[in-house]
Amino acid sequence: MRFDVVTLFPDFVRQCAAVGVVGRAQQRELLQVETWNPRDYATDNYRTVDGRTCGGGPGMVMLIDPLRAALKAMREAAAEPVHVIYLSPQGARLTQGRVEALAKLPRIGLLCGRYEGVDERLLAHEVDEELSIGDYVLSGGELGAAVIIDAVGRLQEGALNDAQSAQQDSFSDGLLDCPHYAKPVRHALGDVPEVLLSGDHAAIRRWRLKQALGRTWLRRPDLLVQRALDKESRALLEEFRREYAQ
Ligand SMILES: CC(C)(C)c1cccc(C(=O)NCC2(NC(=O)c3cccc4nocc34)CCCC2)c1
Repeated sequence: MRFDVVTLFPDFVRQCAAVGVVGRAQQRELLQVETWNPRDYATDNYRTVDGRTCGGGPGMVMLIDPLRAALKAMREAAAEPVHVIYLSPQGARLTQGRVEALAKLPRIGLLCGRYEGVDERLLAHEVDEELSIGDYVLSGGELGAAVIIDAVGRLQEGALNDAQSAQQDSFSDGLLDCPHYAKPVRHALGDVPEVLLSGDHAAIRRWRLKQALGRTWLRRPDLLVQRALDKESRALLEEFRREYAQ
């Protein structure tokens, strides 16, 4: 997988991709993150990348030509076709399902807006998809790009070790996570639940599933709606709800 990020802040994006699972995947050449700064493609003496918004009013808009030149250089830098995503509040909300689909592509271009955004004509001609990481005001699209690089990058074959893959599987079965504990077993803040110390792996699996189901029901019932529950899960959730109601 190759990510090409068009951004006015390349260092920020590179730093995000340099640490942890994604950083290691880059070192092992399981994925590549390249950055393209529109300012390097601005042709005037002041390296202008923004312009006053037409129609008046506050704020600036990213100009077409520096972005277009950066995108052209990006497309020419590698053979595979690029799926270009504009990170935007107007985009479809990013989901794990979309992440898993994106992880199958050979190349992804990530266009990051700044100021008030990007000239609409550039978006109409150069962008395949708009995605949003959430409903809040941000200063730029770079955090969205970093989210996609992390979520998609960690799914690349070989990026995760067996333990991490197992964890990823449990995370992405669509439920919230069960509670986690480490040593010490006894602590002023409370004790680790006995079942986790029992060595009874079937009981531990059931307890974790029940906790994940119960917490999802309590905190994110919307996630439960999307997920068909098998017989065991329905029974465990019922048990949780009975205990919770008492
Ligand atoms: C969502 C809502 C609060 C209603 C709203 C309405 C109008 C504008 C903005 C806003 O934040 N505009 C500023 C910019 N925002 C983002 O790029 C951005 C924001 C959010 C999620 C994202 N996912 O990717 C990129 C994202 C756009 C140009 C520079 C940054 C936010």
